[in-house]
Amino acid sequence: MIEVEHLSKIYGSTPAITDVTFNVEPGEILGLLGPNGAGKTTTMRILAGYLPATNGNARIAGYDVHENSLAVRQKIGYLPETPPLYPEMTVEGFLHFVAQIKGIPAGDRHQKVTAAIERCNLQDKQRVIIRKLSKGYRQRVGIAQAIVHDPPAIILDEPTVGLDPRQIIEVRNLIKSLAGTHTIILSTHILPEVSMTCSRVAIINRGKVVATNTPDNLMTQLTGGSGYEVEIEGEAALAKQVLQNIAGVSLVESIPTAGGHQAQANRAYLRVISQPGKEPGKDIATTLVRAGFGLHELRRVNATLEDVFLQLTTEEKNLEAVTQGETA
Ligand SMILES: Nc1ncnc2c1ncn2[C@@H]1O[C@H](COP(=O)(O)OP(=O)(O)OP(=O)(O)O)[C@@H](O)[C@H]1O
Repeated sequence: MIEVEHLSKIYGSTPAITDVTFNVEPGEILGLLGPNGAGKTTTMRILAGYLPATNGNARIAGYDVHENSLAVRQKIGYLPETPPLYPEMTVEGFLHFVAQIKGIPAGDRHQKVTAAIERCNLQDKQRVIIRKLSKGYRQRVGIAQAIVHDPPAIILDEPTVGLDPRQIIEVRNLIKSLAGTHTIILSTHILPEVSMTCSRVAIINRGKVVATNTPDNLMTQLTGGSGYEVEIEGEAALAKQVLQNIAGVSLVESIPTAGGHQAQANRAYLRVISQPGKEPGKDIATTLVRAGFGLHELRRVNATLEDVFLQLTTEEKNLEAVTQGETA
């Protein structure tokens, strides 16, 4: 449904995205996950037909986003980072206006607006002026304006940013309810968002897609699904240096405590992520003891998506290995 091939965008001399390639299958929710400045908004604006790419191409429902941008706009609903709302209009009035500019015939508008209001659970607010709505409700109006013409594809730029925890859950549930009948791309820099909402994730860092897979497969593919938690007596920074040099170790990071125990003075707690298929547990124990650290605990733990993300976005050396293992 959404095909992105070798897309690049250069602003002046700054490359914002480089050779971005991914696909989104019909009915899927793909999360575009990356830190600030990674190139998520740039990618989404190109897909929405608001920004020309410097190189590469993208198609939505078979239409090239650049050559057929009008047809593409009929096929997508787009929610930019700041929803384009008219604060002095009522919810209903605004959605009628959007339906009109999106070319919905007058006879169909009422039905389409009512359907979008119901879908986004805005029935109680339809006659309220947008200015008076909470941020969570405004975001729902933003999503309602994106789906009012019932497009097959929806592009949502950071849809839960700035919402409180309850509003985040509501908006996530709304997005999930749209999957299946719609193909969705959402961008986020929040990790739990992708595991909770998305069926697949494309991790983007410094303008490049460094991995694409399901959240579960990414963890298995990149970490072998395993890591270790270590509790030692000694300097965390020194222990990190020692551990980082062990064959089969890909990432070492400090953690507040291990195994849910109370953190103790003079102790350091570390998480060690192994390379796919490697089990460096024995070497971790021997190396730490030989280096004079008091080893209190070494436990195998399952890696989290956060580990994968850190691994991908903090360590240049891992990018090569990951791209080779990429399945998309
Ligand atoms: N109009 C512009 N002119 C010049 N550089 C830009 C422009 N827009 C974005 N950039 C740069 O391109 C890179 C990617 O920006 P982009 O907004 O796409 O990232 P993002 O992942 O959406 O980040 P955020 O989550 O902070 O919005 C950044 O380095 C940014 O500074």
